[in-house]
Amino acid sequence: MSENSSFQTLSDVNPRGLRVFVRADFNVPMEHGVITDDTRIRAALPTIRELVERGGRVILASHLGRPKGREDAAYSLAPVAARLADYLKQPVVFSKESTGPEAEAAVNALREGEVLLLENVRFHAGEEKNDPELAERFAALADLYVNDAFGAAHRAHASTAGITAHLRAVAGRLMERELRVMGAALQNPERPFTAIIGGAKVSDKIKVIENLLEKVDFLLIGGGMANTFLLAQGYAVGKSLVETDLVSTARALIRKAEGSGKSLLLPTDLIVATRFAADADHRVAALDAVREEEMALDIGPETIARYRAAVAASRTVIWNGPMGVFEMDAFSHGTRAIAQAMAEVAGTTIIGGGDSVAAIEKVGLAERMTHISTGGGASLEFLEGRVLPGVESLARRSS
Ligand SMILES: Nc1ncnc2c1ncn2[C@@H]1O[C@H](COP(=O)(O)OP(=O)(O)O)[C@@H](O)[C@H]1O
Ligand SMILES: O=C(OP(=O)(O)O)[C@H](O)COP(=O)(O)O
Repeated sequence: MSENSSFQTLSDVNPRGLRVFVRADFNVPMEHGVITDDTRIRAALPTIRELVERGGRVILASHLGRPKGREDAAYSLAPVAARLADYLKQPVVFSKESTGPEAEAAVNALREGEVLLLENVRFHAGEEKNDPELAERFAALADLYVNDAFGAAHRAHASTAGITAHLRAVAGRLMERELRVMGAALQNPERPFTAIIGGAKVSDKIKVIENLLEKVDFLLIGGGMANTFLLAQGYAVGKSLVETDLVSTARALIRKAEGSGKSLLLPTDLIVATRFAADADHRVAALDAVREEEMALDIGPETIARYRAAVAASRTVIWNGPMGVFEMDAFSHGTRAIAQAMAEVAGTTIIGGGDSVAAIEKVGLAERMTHISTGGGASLEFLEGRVLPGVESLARRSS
């Protein structure tokens, strides 16, 4: 097993009476101070509820946005405290400071089962620099550290990594689940194992493709990134989004797949339009029939049928990145079809964060997936096969 699977969890500790510093990822979208999607808050509730029930004195910490190391009211976590209190059905004290006397006083006032939320840790310039002195000040507030911030686990920051130099560090339930479900899929998948990779650019996901190609039985490529592969196969793709500097890389990946007996599936037809617009005229085009003035904005019906068949035959499926410009209805069919096919899989289905989560929610099939990651960048780095700094610094299980 890899390092990722040998960490300690809440099950390894007795939090009763302890001051427990819980690093969560409450980096939720907000408009004018109103939370527009609280998925990440809900995802952290199991850990918080468990610590409350087991008598911990719960100190919650998170970043919100990128306030550049300065206090900025627009990035205050105060609205998150209110939302947490609604869900937990108990008060959540909010401390306007995340270190120093005010934070210490708030922590000292906490009794067993009570909850405190600290202000945005990125109001300190030292947070993103993983400043040891700031890490020590966070650690001074607590007796135990719980990392439940999978979405920020790819960051080596003071509250996600540095703090573990001073406190025993275990994974929260969300972190544990993210690592267990995705780790099991990567290390010991039920086969056939299929990965579907889409989205805008090959450059963002080249390492993911390389790593997954070693592990999967089928790798399905869609979205804008497929165009670079089609170019590598010698097709003209008109005005489609392409990364010409990656054509040779794409060609090498196609060859690698051929040589290793893996099935790398690429589109065999496309939905093309002459404008990048929701109301653009569009048509189905074979690969050799894309005109100079056209751009590919979705996979075509034949491709959908082939991809659906591959997914239907699979026992483990990981998906990252839409198959087309799913935000526009006319170009959302490929993405919808993949979501539908995944919903019907009798096995493990994992959505690897980012836009694919928005896509799966848009089609109302989120409940039908085994796991939807709360991390975009973090899940990508995990799928690249990297050990995330926030995971690396967790206490090792001895057995
Ligand atoms: N054929 C295409 N041409 C241009 N953009 C595309 C195409 N297919 C998908 N996209 C866009 O890619 C974006 C998502 O890409 P990306 O950020 O890489 O995915 P994720 O967030 O899931 O990792 C979406 O906004 C989508 O509209
Ligand atoms: O929202 C996040 O990343 P994501 O959009 O890649 O999932 C995390 O909270 C990390 O935030 P950051 O990219 O500002 O470090």
